Amino acid sequence: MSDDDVDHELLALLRQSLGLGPPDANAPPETKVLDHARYVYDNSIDVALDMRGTKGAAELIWNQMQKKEYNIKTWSEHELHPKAKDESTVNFIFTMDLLNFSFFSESAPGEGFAVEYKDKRWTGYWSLVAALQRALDEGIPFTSSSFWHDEEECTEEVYRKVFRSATEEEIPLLKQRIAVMQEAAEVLCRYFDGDVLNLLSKANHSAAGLVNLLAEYFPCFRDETRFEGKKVRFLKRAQIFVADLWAAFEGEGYGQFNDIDKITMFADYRIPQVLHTLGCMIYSPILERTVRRKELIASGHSWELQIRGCTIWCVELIRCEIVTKHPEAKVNAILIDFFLYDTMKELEAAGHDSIPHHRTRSIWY
Ligand SMILES: Nc1nc2c(c(CN[C@H]3C=C[C@H](O)[C@@H]3O)cn2[C@@H]2O[C@H](COP(=O)(O)O)[C@@H](O)[C@H]2O)c(=O)[nH]1
Repeated sequence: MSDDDVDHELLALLRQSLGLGPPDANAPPETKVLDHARYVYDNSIDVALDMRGTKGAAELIWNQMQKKEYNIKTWSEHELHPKAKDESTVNFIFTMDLLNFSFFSESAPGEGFAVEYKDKRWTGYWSLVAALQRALDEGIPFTSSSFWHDEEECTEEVYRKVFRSATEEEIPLLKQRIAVMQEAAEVLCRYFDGDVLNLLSKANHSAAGLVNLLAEYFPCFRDETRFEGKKVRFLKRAQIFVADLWAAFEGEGYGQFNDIDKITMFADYRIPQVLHTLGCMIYSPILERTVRRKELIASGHSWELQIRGCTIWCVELIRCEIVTKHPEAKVNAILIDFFLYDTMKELEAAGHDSIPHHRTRSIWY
């Protein structure tokens, strides 16, 4: 009997003893990510949060967000992000967040995977966005799932052309990226008539519902594992897909969600780095040494899960601190997360990244 069965079993017994009926099938959907992050935080010994640092960071983040007028519109202002408020942008974001993982390179600076587009070399997350925009400019319908589903048309050569590098290094995990797209095309075709819009309408404007649908139907979005004997869900790419939709459509149309504040920050490898830099998060000496030496940490290792879970919980504490001190603040975990990612990239560009990001290679983030 799995851990979850025991949970359901115990829950049923408890409800019965309390004279409660079965759980309400119409209860609003929950992702459980924040509960699981709290569980990881409460059981972490190699990662800790500094309350003074977190309070200080909250004030700094709030002031900077106000100063830079950082809001939901900022997403579309990024030069590579799609601007059209229509289905093409839904398909773009779905394709992008299927592949939004693991861009870091171990090559020397300037020799890692990079995409040449609009007379610039793009790396990291932006290399993915640039590759997709370049493919569309070159007449390759790479954001259409019906194209990926036709493996005669969307051959390995097409993938290699779309992700061709401006350096000798190819995009990390190319084979896994192809497998993820073929899996997603098959799932969309089998359950959603090949159309991402059907996935959205099934979620009926619930952010948590859409996250749960992605985790239920698409194994490549099912970012969950076990920590200290309990199943924990981080669902990073499922959540950032919902968040990117919400931001791109400015909370309207395909981006309209009635429970968007249920989305947590996205447990990637950049936000832990900036939270450590801001003095919010602390690593044990041996973990800090591993991170500073840029040594690989296996996907699913306790250290990795502690970093991811504590990061989610830390951003929640920052969010709570901001809205408590500034009740008028229109911020949620998404905007704080987006802001922290962009800030980390600015710090990195200025050479102020005081600690490297952790190195875990996976399709989850
Ligand atoms: N938590 C979080 N993780 C994010 C992003 C983004 C980009 N979001 C854009 C949309 C709105 C924002 O304003 C950003 O402009 C990428 N990533 C993750 O980082 C890693 C890539 O890092 P690097 O190799 O250095 O580019 C990889 O795991 C990728 O999945 C974010 O926002 N939040």
